[in-house]
Amino acid sequence: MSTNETGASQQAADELEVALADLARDTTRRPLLVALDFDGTLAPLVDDPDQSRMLAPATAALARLATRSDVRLALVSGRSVADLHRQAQAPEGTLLVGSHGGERGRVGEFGLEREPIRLEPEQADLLTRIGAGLTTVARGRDGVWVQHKPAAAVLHTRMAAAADADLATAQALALAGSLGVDALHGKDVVEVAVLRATKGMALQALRAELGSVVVLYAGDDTTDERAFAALTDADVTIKIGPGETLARLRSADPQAFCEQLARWADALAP
Ligand SMILES: O=P(O)(O)OC[C@H]1O[C@H](O[C@H]2O[C@H](CO)[C@@H](O)[C@H](O)[C@H]2O)[C@H](O)[C@@H](O)[C@@H]1O
Repeated sequence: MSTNETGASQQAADELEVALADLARDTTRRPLLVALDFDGTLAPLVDDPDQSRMLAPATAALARLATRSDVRLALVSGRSVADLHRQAQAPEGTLLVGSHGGERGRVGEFGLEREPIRLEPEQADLLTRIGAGLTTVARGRDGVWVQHKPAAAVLHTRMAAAADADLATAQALALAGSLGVDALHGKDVVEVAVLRATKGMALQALRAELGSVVVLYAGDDTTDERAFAALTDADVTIKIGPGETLARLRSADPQAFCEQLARWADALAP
């Protein structure tokens, strides 16, 4: 990292520290919705999504936040709700938003409470065609594989050589275009879904239902930009890692963010 980059990164960390300290002190900004992306925010990115684990400071922060009556906690992920529940091991009471807003659930006393997704016959048929098309794109390419979710299929290219990844990505985007559906192009993934849901729509719905005065949202990927876009200057928006963003604040990586989140959760005014 150059001296300039180190300076910018320290300035961003300082700005986040100040914004979080203000939010911790100011009890008029309650009820507060703390909504957090999972992969790349609370858990570092890894090759195998089944091996993702929440960082220890994130686990501590969530446990602390879940005990507060003036804070609601939500995880907002591209994963299915069942997958998010299994991987995140979030505390009881945590709201779970999966499939980029297409699914909702809650961590209950006896485990996951949720409404399973029910697809219309034509949506189920479209999902089959998406899965088959992406499987054809992945075939014969080392490190390219397809993940099947309740309302989407995802082409993963993280483990592929750059040339293979680029070609497979372009073909997946073209497939979505030919089927007349939107594709989400995230970090080493192209996700093609049969539901028109975004994290932004999900956050707006949650805020209205819960009557939240302020929303704190943190995320790392392109799909999180839809969440940032749905929030206002009175909210606290945090981009994890580098890249263009609509968020007002930044944290360098999941470890730095989770450590800051844990300190903040401890510092919230009683
Ligand atoms: O909204 P998120 O919680 O960030 O979920 C988005 C996608 O996360 C997963 O993929 C990402 O994490 C994987 C594990 O670290 C990584 O291998 C992959 O490259 C990342 O894109 C998940 O597998 C996808 O289904 C989610 O849509």
